[in-house]
Amino acid sequence: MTSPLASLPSNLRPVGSRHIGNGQPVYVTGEIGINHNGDLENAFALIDAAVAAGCDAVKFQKRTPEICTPRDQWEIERDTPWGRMTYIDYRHRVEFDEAGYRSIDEYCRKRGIDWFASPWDVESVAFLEKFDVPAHKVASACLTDDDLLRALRATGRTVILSTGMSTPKQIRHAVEVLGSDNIVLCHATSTYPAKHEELNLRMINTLQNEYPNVPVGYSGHEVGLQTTLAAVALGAVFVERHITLDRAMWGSDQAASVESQGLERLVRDIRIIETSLGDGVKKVYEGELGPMKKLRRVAGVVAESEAEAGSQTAGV
Ligand SMILES: C=C(OP(=O)(O)O)C(=O)O
Repeated sequence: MTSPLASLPSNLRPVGSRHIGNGQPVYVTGEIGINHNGDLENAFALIDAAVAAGCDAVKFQKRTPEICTPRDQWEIERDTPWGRMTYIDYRHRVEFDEAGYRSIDEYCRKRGIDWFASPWDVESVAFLEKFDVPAHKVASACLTDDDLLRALRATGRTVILSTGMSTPKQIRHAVEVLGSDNIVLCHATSTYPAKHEELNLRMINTLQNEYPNVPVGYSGHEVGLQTTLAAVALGAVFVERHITLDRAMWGSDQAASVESQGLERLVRDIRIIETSLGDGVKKVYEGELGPMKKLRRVAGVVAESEAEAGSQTAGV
């Protein structure tokens, strides 16, 4: 019998040695973002946590500070763990240079985990292309940046497009610019932390219906794990959560991030849920025959065909 999953649109997207899409294990990404606070040792510890939890990938954010920071904010001073500094200096402080990413690349290879990043400007796409990254991601904030989308499309790599803070029209336009053949769509609500009543997880199904040939995933910024697990139960084939060494650490994303123990629980439960979802075809399991014999008084109709019978035994 052919699997009913075979009748679903073929929507696999290559990511390294894996694929994202129907019938594949959920691709779980630990979003390091800038939670490393510019410190490679923190980045390595976060990679270790993602490996220990069983994540498929870790992700970073890559910005060219002079392009991504509005000019009128460059000189504004702020207190940071490294003392008082201008905003533009701070933006540099939390970026890794090429040598930094070489170390990350090497470390991830050694630990056997994929890494990729969200480039926040066109220059950063060229920067990331120096590495053999398995994919690129578009942060929700960048969904309307057509130049960035065109540069990403030109790489020919799988592009994961996050849709927080965006209207259906903006999403349709972004999909047109990127092309639907090589993208994964990601439902997201761009508040940190996001309120449960604003997660709108049924958008996963709305996106699945509107883009049947595109894998749909979920990028979560909520507190807790249940809602991300619900996203998987609704069919998300890609999951991303921010990860942190300590939610109390300095940095804007830390509080809405998951610590190592939570990450382990999250990946464990995602694997249980994806196995439990099954294929949607009713069958009587071998193990049900004993209880059936004991508990059922009326035999009922006999299956008419082998296909209908599934694993039922003759005479049941
Ligand atoms: C902010 C990002 O993504 P999202 O919009 O999915 O949170 C990102 O990838 O940098």
